[in-house]
Amino acid sequence: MSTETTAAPVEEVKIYKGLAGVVVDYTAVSKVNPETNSLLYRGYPVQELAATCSFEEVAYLLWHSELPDAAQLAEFTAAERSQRTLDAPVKRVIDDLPLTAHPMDVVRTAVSVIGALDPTTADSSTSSNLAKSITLLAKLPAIVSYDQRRRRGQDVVEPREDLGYSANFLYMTFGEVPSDVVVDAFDVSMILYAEHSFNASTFTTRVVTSTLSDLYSAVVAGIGALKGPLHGGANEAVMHIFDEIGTADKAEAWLEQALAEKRKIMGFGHRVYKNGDSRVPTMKKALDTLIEEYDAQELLDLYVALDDAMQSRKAIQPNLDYPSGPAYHLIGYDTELFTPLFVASRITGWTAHIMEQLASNALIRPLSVYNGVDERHPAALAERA
Ligand SMILES: CC(=O)SCCNC(=O)CCNC(=O)[C@H](O)C(C)(C)COP(=O)(O)OP(=O)(O)OC[C@H]1O[C@@H](n2cnc3c(N)ncnc32)[C@H](O)[C@@H]1OP(=O)(O)O
Ligand SMILES: O=C([O-])CC(=O)C(=O)O
Repeated sequence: MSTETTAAPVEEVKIYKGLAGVVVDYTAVSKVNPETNSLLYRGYPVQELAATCSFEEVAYLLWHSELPDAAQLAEFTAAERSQRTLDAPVKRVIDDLPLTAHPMDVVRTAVSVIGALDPTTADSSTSSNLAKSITLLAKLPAIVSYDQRRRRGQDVVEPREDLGYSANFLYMTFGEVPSDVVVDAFDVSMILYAEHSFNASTFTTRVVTSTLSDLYSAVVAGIGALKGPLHGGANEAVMHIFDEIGTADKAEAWLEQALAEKRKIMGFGHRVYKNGDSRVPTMKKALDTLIEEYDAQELLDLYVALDDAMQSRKAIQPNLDYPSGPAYHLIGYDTELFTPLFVASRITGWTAHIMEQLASNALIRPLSVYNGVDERHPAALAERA
């Protein structure tokens, strides 16, 4: 049998590789504006939210379109605080996973188990999806801290209902409540990571939702998309780069070599922002408070040296993952836990988009141009060479 094949003629169609520049839908959740270098959540500038609100208030805003009043916030935080523990089957599944599993795989698996255990999984009403969103908001810190502690051979720390979201998250991870400076910097990072329109992981959750699948399935898929180093995995990759470079004086030579090897420099560049990421100045300020708190001038020197070298060599600006990676390192997280922290925050944006997609759904199914072999016909097995 001849294995000779001919390529089918390729139609002259404009291909939008990576969907770059393609507008696929409306969203009222957030506005990313590269021209003004701004980011609005439901109309509010994210910098102002970071300066004025807690992460819980921002979660409420993303889900309900308005900031809560005092009574609404009290009801919301009571619901979140009452669900901060993990059920035994979820803990058992995590316990069975090897420590060689990446923490993002652990988070993805744990969310999948929570979905499989929830008798309301198939109920996609807004009220049920809101309830599931609060459950995941409450339980993700428990998953992340459980995994961080088991990797260090430490016992589980049970949650404290008297603490706010970020203070409790850090308490469950490290067994003590850190200073206000640390809690505030962590809370700011949660607010900044919460939402960013049609990024790859959010779009993934919308694709899954568009088939009328359930919220947990969409979130599990979103976690998979976030894990990659071109997206959320970059905060972890930044720290690996810092470890590789070592000290500030080596940054320039390291960058020269990395660019010669055609490596992507993690924590720099963005699909939408080409003149800088709107969130970086706020996160850099939070990082500066941590540098002072932990007396970590050397880390700051390295941060500045790589950024300076990148600006003079490529003029590509840092993205949010660049200051967040070192911030989480200073707070005390192991590097592999950084992207799970992003998940704990982005659950708010993902679920807001899942609910928005459902409210005005159309199956997401783009087209492609076939460029494989021309039409042919199968030979019987015995006749194939
Ligand atoms: C929270 C977030 O998810 S933010 C993004 C986190 N991801 C990273 O930090 C990973 C590193 N950055 C990148 O890989 C890219 O900048 C992306 C994937 C984020 C955006 O990519 P795109 O919009 O597709 O930009 P694109 O790849 O077209 O870049 C344009 C040019 O800049 C270069 N470039 C972009 N980012 C980088 C980088 N970080 N390091 C080196 N070169 C870069 C590209 O190689 C390309 O050069 P070329 O024209 O000579 O081929
Ligand atoms: O918008 C993007 O493509 C990536 C990003 O910054 C985010 O998801 O926060």
